[in-house]
Amino acid sequence: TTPCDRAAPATAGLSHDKWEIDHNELMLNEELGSGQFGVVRKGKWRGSIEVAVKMMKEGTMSEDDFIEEAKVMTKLQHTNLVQLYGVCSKKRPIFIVTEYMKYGSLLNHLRRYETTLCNNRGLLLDMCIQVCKGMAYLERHNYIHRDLAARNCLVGTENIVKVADFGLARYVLDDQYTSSGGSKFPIKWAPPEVLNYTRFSSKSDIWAYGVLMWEVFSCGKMPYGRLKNTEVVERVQKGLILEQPKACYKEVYDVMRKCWSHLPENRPSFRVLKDQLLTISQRIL
Ligand SMILES: CNC(=O)Nc1cc(-c2cccc(-n3cnc4cc(C(C)(C)C)ccc4c3=O)c2C)cn(C)c1=O
Repeated sequence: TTPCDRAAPATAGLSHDKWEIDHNELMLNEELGSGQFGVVRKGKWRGSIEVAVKMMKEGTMSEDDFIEEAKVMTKLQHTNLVQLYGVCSKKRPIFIVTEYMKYGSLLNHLRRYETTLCNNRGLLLDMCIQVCKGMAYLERHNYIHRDLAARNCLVGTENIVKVADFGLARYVLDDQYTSSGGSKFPIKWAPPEVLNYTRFSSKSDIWAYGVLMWEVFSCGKMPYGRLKNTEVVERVQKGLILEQPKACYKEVYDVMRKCWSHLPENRPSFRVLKDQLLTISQRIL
């Protein structure tokens, strides 16, 4: 682990741009897992700030494009977004440094605490509302996630839920992930216009959000069970939608169905959705 107790020289912050993090200010600790870009490790920044560090595996990301975009991403700040602190881009592999979330992915959290969570519908609705708030912020900034799902949200202390890795899908080089025919393309979270024309928008994020709500109220079940991607594409094209999860309020399922309107323009915005969900939660909690 690189030492970080040495205070960074005073000029460090001045010489780099503010989204550039000096790797001497980072101490890397245990591995948290690996994702689309390779290994992610827990770490400490400037001696005290807990961080997660993605260590970009060679050839997994279009790095120069991402480094350019990082300047924009560091400006996206909201309590329900996993904060990008910056990048170490002066040498390879590049590091992406973000806020650390203690309890890992929302999907694993739902599966691990299924019994307690599945009987606490108020908490499930609160988790959905938190994701909706983060997504409404991105929508306001005309920022599209492109891979919203429970696996791409993270859980912190006091049941805080935050949206992670927004916008990163654009920099993935693996065409098994980027092309809609690829084995890693998130078919089960994609609306018709993405399946047919890969036309992403905040309204395609809304469709994915509906599936995320289904995941939350199903406590981490796989949408469409063991159906193959080709079978799901056929169903979605025919207008067949996911069934109501048993732990789900009727009014909440009605919201999900609106997110799955065939035409993007018939789907609500995150701003509207947030108010609807808050009204429902005030009525039932
Ligand atoms: C116990 N606590 C923790 O584990 N906390 C944390 C775990 C991870 C973590 C660990 C391993 C892999 C991934 N991961 C997963 N999916 C990804 C998907 C993509 C796209 C482009 C396909 C969307 C990109 C990167 C990743 C990625 O890095 C993450 C987010 C990140 N953060 C901030 C934590 O606080």
